[in-house]
Amino acid sequence: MAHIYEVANLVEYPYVDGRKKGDQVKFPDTPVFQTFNAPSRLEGDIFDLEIDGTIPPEINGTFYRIQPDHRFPPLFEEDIHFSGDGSITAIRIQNGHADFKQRYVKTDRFRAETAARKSLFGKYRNPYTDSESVKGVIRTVANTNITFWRGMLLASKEDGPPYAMDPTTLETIGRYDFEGQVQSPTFTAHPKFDPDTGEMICFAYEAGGNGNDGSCDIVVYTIDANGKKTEEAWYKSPFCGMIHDCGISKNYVVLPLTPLKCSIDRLKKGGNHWAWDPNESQWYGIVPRRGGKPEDIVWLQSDNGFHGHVAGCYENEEGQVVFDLTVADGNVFFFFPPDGQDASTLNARNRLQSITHRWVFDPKGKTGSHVKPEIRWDTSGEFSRIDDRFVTKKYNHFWQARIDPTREYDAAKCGSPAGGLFNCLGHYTWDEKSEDVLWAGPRATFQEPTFIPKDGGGEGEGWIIALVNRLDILRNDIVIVDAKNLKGGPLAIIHLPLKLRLGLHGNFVDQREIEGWQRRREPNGEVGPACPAQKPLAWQLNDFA
Ligand SMILES: C=Cc1ccc(O)c(OC)c1
Ligand SMILES: [Fe+2]
Repeated sequence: MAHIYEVANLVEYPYVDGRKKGDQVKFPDTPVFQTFNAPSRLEGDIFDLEIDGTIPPEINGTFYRIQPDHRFPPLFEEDIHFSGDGSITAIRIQNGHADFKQRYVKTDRFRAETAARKSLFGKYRNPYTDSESVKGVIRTVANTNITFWRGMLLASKEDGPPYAMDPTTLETIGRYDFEGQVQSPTFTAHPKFDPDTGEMICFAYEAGGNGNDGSCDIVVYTIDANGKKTEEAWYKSPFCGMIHDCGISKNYVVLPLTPLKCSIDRLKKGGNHWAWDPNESQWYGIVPRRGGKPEDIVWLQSDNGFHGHVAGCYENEEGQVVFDLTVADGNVFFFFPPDGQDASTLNARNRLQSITHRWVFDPKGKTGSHVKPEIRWDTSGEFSRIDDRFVTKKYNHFWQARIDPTREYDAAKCGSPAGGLFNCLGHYTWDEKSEDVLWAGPRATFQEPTFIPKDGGGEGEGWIIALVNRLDILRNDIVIVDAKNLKGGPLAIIHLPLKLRLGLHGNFVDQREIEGWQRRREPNGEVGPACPAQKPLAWQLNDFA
């Protein structure tokens, strides 16, 4: 007797020569859409999640995190995880309880594809691969970070503008252009918030044209605590490469330029947006935070490397800029190989060393000079985070998802570790050079750690919250750990009765912040409701009017 799943043999594979054929909702048989990273596509709510241990009763707020989660099967069989539609998870924590809410970011792309009930946009940052029906539609999936700004959540991805969402309902308000003040076609997924001034410092690269055409223009903005743009400065980069994260000190912004290069010719041929250049330097652009002019940018270079995320950035007593981030010794984005080469594998990527580098830059240095790191610390990890009250300041503590290949791993039950072998959380201090590590066990990995500060506490006093991927049973848990004592183990494990997807970044927002802004944003409140962008971006008008 045949069993029911043999019917699968009757269904034609939905991709021919790598392209989607027909309208059937059926995802490709590629690792991007399999096992732990199988599409979830869930929007929903769960009241009062199951918990082991005790959530510290002082925690009252919401942990927001974002994941790429393809709404529809992609147009191209080899599509990558980074093209998945942005989906926000909110874990509301109060009085030792936790509630779950998840919603997609309703981008212009999401709305167009929903109307068509299928994918209309093609390859990562290549508009030449899109359906004719969506030319001129903003193509970002807003899937990389979810930050809180003046009473709204901003879902952002570096290839397009941010989208504003309601922090309580997760309803999408719409594309956000800071009441018309920010008109760049792109916007970073890593805006930084100055804890002393309340300013947002943000930037955009590939910002000269439509955002996906290889321009070398960079813009750096400051928005003050009242929402007013106070700085806008334009610069040029030595080539169109990826600038994913940034650092801010009291007086400078540091922009790490990674040697992944865009080529308009390759885009026109339907190829990848990025190609890794193993012969190119890693670069650091340093600009003043105030009054920047195009000629003020200082570009320093070092040996080839791939930038991970920034831990801290501050000025030392000599006025030099201390800048800490992970740098890997090869192409982390194995799906964007050098021109003329085939994509490599996740296994190759898992062999890269990802070391925390401390750079000490002269912000008045000569453009083009070669620099060497002051410290290389083999923390073997990624997703560095700090106590955000210490952004711009000398800090001591940082946390990462750590890769420890010497620990037991149950490959028989888990297969290849989806997303990378982040099997530990690490807590490090610069002053003591201490390492405090928590292992997830042989069948689990972590997603990015987020710091929850304790009221009135000193640096690093508080908790780390992070998703756990249970690779054997295809479920996610959420752990809460004492930030200064990871090896003491979880204080609480929150159990989700489902599997999410591999996510990117998250942030915790205190409930007093959320409610204070909710009052200000009421129709008769002192600020009023968040207002979505009122007019199209310049490239939409110029190219498609
Ligand atoms: C982790 C970095 C990164 C860089 C560019 C992206 O588009 C992205 O999408 C999720 C992630
Ligand atoms: Fe990031």
